[in-house]
Amino acid sequence: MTGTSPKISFRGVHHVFDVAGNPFTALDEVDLDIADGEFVTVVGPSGCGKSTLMNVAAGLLEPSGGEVLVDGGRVRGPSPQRGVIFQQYALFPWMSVRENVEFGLKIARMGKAERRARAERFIELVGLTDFADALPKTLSGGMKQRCAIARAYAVDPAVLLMDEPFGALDALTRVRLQDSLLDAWTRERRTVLFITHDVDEAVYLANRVIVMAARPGRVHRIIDVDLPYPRTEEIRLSPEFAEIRNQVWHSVHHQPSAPEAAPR
Ligand SMILES: Nc1ncnc2c1ncn2[C@@H]1O[C@H](COP(=O)(O)OP(=O)(O)OP(=O)(O)O)[C@@H](O)[C@H]1O
Repeated sequence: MTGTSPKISFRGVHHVFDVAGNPFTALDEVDLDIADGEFVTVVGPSGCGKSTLMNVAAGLLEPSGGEVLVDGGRVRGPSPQRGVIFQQYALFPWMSVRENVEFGLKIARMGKAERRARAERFIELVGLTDFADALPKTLSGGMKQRCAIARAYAVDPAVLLMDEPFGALDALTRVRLQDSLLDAWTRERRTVLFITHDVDEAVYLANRVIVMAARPGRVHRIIDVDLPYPRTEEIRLSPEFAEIRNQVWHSVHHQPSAPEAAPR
């Protein structure tokens, strides 16, 4: 991290859900700074609060305590400044790829010609130029998610928040989408916070991996991925990658207080 102020800052973020009248601590005092242009992934056992963390950052959930700052401003609700991509594609089914990508620009009252040009640029960025006029129902899952990425990018958000965006895709498509996303990120640098269940995906994409622990949900360990970009198949198959993957795997699967690791 440099001396400049962080792009995203979680400060003492705490969240308690009411579960059948009982308090349940989903996030316990999360402190985390993410620098401008970083690609940070979050992994951890099921129920450790990854989506809760994302929802707080997106402004979809107000935390019980603490705050999230983006560019120094407190997150108080959803904003186009933060592009959010979920596992479900969330495209408008009656709109073409182009219209879906243009939608946020239309809301922002951008003129038609500029909107069209901008949409073209981001459709090209995700490799969907030949499908710009297609409806979502005619696209594969991977293509729908490319469209969602183009749509999020088009409104020029300060940060991209991605919650298991490739979770519904088959393994091969997933690997392709990882490369597309990294390619887009290299060409159009944004700060990315990306949640995944997949340890390989977490390491392949990130310059830092946040490993969370459950009960209560918290940051367990932060692992730097000291591998160069662009990430390639050679890197994916390298001993250096395997070593970092093993570290992350170990810290996800061997957490003393995680329910999975509890003595029987
Ligand atoms: N609206 C809610 N009301 C009550 N409890 C909730 C609510 N949302 C989440 N929880 C609980 O909070 C904890 C954290 O949930 P969260 O979805 O953030 O975890 P996660 O790490 O994203 O899980 P997964 O990997 O399984 O998607 C879980 O135990 C979950 O049951």
